[in-house]
Amino acid sequence: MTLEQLLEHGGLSAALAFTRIYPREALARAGAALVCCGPGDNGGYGLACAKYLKIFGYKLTLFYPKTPSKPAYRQLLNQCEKLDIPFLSYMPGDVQVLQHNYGLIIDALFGWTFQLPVKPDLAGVFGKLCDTTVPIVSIDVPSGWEADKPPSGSQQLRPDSLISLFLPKRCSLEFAVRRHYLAGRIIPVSMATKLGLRLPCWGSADSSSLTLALIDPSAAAGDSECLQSVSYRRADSLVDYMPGGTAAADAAAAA
Ligand SMILES: NC(=O)C1=CN([C@@H]2O[C@H](COP(=O)(O)OP(=O)(O)OC[C@H]3O[C@@H](n4cnc5c(N)ncnc54)[C@H](OP(=O)(O)O)[C@@H]3O)[C@@H](O)[C@H]2O)[C@@H](O)CC1
Repeated sequence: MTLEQLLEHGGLSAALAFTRIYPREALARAGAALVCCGPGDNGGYGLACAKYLKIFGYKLTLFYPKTPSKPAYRQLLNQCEKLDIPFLSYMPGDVQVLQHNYGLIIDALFGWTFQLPVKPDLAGVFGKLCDTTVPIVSIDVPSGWEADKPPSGSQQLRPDSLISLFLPKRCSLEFAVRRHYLAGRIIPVSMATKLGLRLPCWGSADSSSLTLALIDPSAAAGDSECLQSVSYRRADSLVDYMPGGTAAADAAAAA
């Protein structure tokens, strides 16, 4: 697959997973979503996810602090601009401002090739994501985490929910999230067999089973040795998703 194809499929899948975790109306009551996109592929998935969320009617703002380095990112950035998604030009210095303006943050800053320590150019942005109490949903890997191990830096980002792309990374066994979806159905069975990967049972060809699986946290708990022990349920069997998504929205829905 080309990078463009990967970004489109991963971004659309992530956006669909997001709609399961944070229904539009509930999030609208809590405030707009801020999508923070980094300089690599993880940021590219963030752009594609933002594009689809905008198409689905979500209220959101994009933060893309570095100049896009690949044509595929530039294309997505253009598309987001054409959809009139507003852009934030700098990360507010005061975390209270973030809390006041946004109901949720989508973290697409760093993906699995991230290595500690955070370089100075994005250290401030990363610090704000770690400090804020705005709920965060991370795409693929929580920023600041390395794919295979728990975080070791002094600042650690703790997402509310995680959307893994294509295959959950080992570090996802190291922390509990409220919802964990696997998005993106691209790994061929032949490759999975060769590499000894256990893929979810994606099921029949309806729209959700093409792209999503829910990872059952209770099945993953207690076994941190092997990714293959992570269990999946088909997304369409998950009908009990939270009414809200953010703590504020959940409380409002329960009242
Ligand atoms: N690779 C694959 O086969 C596939 C990967 N896929 C997906 O892509 C995701 C990974 O994408 P990725 O490889 O572009 O990595 P990612 O972290 O988004 O960006 C790297 C950039 O971040 C920066 N940066 C890094 N460390 C930093 C630090 N300490 N401090 C500050 N900045 C730092 C650095 O930018 P620079 O400083 O060079 O401008 C670097 O260039 C992964 O999660 C997976 O889902 C799928 O497409 C399937 C195939």
